[in-house]
Amino acid sequence: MAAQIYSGEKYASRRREISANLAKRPEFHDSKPLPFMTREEKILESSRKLTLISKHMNEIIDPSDKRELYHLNCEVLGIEGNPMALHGDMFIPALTAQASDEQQEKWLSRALRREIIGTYAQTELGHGTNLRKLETIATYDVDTQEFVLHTPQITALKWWPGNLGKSSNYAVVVALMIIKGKNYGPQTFMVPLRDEKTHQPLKGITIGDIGPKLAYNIVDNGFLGFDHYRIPRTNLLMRHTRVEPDGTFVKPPHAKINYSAMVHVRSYMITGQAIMLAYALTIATRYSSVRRQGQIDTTQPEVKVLEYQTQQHRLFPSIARAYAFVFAGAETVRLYERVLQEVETGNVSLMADLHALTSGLKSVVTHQTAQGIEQARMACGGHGYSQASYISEIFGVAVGGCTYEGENLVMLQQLARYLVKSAGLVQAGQSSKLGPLVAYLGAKSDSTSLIDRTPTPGFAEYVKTFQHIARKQTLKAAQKLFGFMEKGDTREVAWNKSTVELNRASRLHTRLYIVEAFVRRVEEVADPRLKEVLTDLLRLHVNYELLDVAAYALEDGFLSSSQLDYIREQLYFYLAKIRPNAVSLVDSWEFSDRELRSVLGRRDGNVYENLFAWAKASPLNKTDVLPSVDKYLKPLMESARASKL
Ligand SMILES: CC/C=C\C/C=C\C/C=C\C/C=C\C/C=C\C/C=C\CCC(=O)SCCNC(=O)CCNC(=O)[C@H](O)C(C)(C)COP(=O)(O)OP(=O)(O)OC[C@H]1O[C@@H](n2cnc3c(N)ncnc32)[C@H](O)[C@@H]1OP(=O)(O)O
Ligand SMILES: Cc1cc2nc3c(=O)[nH]c(=O)nc-3n(C[C@H](O)[C@H](O)[C@H](O)COP(=O)(O)OP(=O)(O)OC[C@H]3O[C@@H](n4cnc5c(N)ncnc54)[C@H](O)[C@@H]3O)c2cc1C
Repeated sequence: MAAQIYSGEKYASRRREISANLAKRPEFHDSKPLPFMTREEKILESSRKLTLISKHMNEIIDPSDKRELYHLNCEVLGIEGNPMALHGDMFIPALTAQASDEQQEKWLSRALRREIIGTYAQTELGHGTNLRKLETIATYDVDTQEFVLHTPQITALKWWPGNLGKSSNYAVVVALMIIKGKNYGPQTFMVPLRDEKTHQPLKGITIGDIGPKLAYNIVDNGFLGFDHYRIPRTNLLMRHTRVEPDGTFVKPPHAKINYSAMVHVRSYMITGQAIMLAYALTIATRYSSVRRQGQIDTTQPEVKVLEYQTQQHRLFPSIARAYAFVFAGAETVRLYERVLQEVETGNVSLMADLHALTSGLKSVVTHQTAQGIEQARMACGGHGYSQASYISEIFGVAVGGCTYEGENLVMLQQLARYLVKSAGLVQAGQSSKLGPLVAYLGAKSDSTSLIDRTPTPGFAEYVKTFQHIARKQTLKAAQKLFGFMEKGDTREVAWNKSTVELNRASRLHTRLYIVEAFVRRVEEVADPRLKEVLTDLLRLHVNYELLDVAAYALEDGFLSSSQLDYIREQLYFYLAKIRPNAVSLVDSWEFSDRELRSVLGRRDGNVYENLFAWAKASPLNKTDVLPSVDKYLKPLMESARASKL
């Protein structure tokens, strides 16, 4: 099963080898539980481990394999980030996709060798979503052939970029490019921020950390201001866009090619989110098979809480989602790599499809992941609320994905633009022009679903029902938009009046895609035992998801209430059928205890003694009487007692 999850036996077994190798190297392990460390201690500890990784990486992994490096990082550094997180996630991808060969020679090779540390500085105090209104300006000075970077007001301060505050000495900075008074929109520049020897900020640069956040606190998200700060013309990233010495602007082959670092993260983060969801479910499912409370049969001993149907309903549909997300994530990465290669040859035709797909997936997957993790925390009762479970940290890190790389409701609108165009083609009788991701929009619907109307309903009937729902909502929402425009609203105003419905269409389209990705993968499985278990999980998934969106199919009679009852019964049937495999389904992700960092999620199930040991190790328990008691509580009680006398 691990080979299914990790798209092949080769990487699944490499993960095992890497984990086994690390188990023998105590210097790579956390020196104490992360929840007991201050933010400063965590950053120091993470930097220590990062240095070890840099030194010994070649003995443990093939550093050219992104997935091996990712696994090494998960084991050693964990999810709370590290001082070079953005260096790998965005700085290197930005240089790879946007720097010319000459620029790559100069900077990318140094970045890969870790001679310099970089980040991606785009978001500002006043603007994150609306990139066209960023306020940092890069004005071209023809005389000196330099760009002058400037922060004209407080809202123009870069704000949020990861590792900008304290760790990075370079950044790919996004600024509005002005040449001879003309605004050429957001462009990307390579900018030195700190002296390479002293690490002191360079003259003209104001820089620092933005303070603690909900989670992800090992990362020093930062602020950055420029005071008429000069960089050479050749620091504009010039793989696709160019500015000649005389200020002539040479257009890229696609207007949004500079957004590639964002598309990179959106493509990879689907897998990252699936893994975080699986972390939380591993912890909650294992704990639920250790925790005994209450009875189902009063003549029998207390049961494991995993026997309760409510607990199964809380956890198993999310287990199915984690599988669905990891399968969809693998497809997304493949498409991303293909588009990256095609763009190199000047073919930008798939950029819009990739952008639409990743915008939708990023939004739906992060939202459902956060919901699933929160349910996993509640499934652990009181102990879920303790940081010993580590689920609160996983939640905090994962939920950040709803905001970064484009706020979810904004990114759903990006997919909606694509869907509306496609709906326009359908309306114009040009369905043959629809791309493969939206071809279903042009198909004719059956009048009713055949779920429960055939002897053994296959997945095709479910897929058709999801297609019907997504098609109906897309065409309806587009019609609403067109209707407002026909009545005289501008497109923008009409769009704003239709966005809730448009975003619903985007979600339904994306949920259909996720179901289809799951079906595609299960169809490929050859081993009959694996196929049976994955088919059960997929059946749980389609019934659960369909029930969740059934209102759309009930309102036009595509599904009847008796079919809905059938879907419910199927759901309960598969909850019970999956129960014996539940622990194996989470164990199949093969997370080591080191990687999970959870007392509740331990593989050996020895939860209670380890919770007690963990509590005893709390810094508060170093002394029996705290200074706060000596200084305040004792005098308070003493004066209360004295006044009674
Ligand atoms: C195999 C697995 C191995 C290992 C790895 C596994 C997992 C882990 C890996 C990865 C990392 C995971 C986590 C990372 C951790 C931490 C966080 C790190 C970083 C966070 C960083 C950031 O947040 S960076 C800042 C991000 N900011 C944003 O996302 C801003 C959002 N805003 C925008 O993107 C844009 O402003 C916009 C798209 C909303 C609007 O842009 P604009 O105004 O310019 O455009 P229009 O709306 O007018 O649209 C015009 C047309 O352009 C099309 N368009 C827009 N963008 C694109 C694009 N990128 N590509 C193609 N086309 C695009 C748009 O669709 C319009 O087209 P039309 O045809 O409709 O006109
Ligand atoms: C953990 C974390 C890490 C980050 N790392 C980086 C980084 O490394 N580099 C970097 O540059 N940035 C980074 N960011 C910033 C991040 O990318 C932005 O915060 C994000 O893109 C959202 O933009 P915003 O903050 O401007 O939200 P806003 O746009 O202000 O969103 C506020 C609300 O307005 C709504 N809204 C905004 N525009 C529209 C619209 N057109 N239609 C309808 N509703 C709208 C949103 O849906 C939301 O409800 C990070 C953020 C976080 C949380």
